[in-house]
Amino acid sequence: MACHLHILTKYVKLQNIFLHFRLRKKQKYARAPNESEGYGNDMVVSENQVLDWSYRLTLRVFPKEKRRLALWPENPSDFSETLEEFSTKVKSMMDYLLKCMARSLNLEEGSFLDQFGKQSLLQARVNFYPRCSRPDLVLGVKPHTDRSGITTLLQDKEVEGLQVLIDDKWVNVPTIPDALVVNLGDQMQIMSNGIFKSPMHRVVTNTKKLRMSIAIFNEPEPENEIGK
Ligand SMILES: O=C(O)CCC(=O)C(=O)O
Ligand SMILES: [Fe+2]
Repeated sequence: MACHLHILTKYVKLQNIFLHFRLRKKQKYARAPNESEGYGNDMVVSENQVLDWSYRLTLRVFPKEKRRLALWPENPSDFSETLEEFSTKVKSMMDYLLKCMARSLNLEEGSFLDQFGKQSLLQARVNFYPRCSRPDLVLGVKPHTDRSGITTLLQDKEVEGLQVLIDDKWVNVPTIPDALVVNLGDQMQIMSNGIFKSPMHRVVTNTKKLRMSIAIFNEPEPENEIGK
């Protein structure tokens, strides 16, 4: 594997970003109503929308020129450097996996990777799920599939919550310390002609402990035609 997993412990501190946040800071980095980047919760798109029980900090990391640095927290002071380093390592692991997946189908190694392109989008999302008094009524994230090509998740070390739909049943994804969960998104399903699936997943809430996770989404350059 291109990335030694034990180094991940270092990045768990990225999650502590929320502990450094004060209200004033949250406003400074707040997501504008019609934009996806910044700190906040769901974008409201309809009247009767049920909101997720979560706060997120969403930042585009690559292409580097597209970064909106005004939304990158200054505290902890090594936040930007750590996110950049983590994202770079995750991206190289993703590239390796994409090559392996192509080879597993007897395709040219670059068949998927080339469709992502050199300027593929890499977005980081730090998720924070507060405790919730009614987990029977409220979800941390509603059922969805990722629109990315490929996603990695650094889960909370202790608190479970992620579930994946297998044969119409929600199955818990266990927390494995120092491991990344790799998920495939819709664009990979399209590129592989449905051989690789983009699984339905959700996050449940709990009454006892807040949960944090860091998702890294990688998707092809927006102009690229995929699945040709
Ligand atoms: O927090 C998690 O474990 C999953 C989050 C997720 O599915 C997402 O951000 O798309
Ligand atoms: Fe997801």
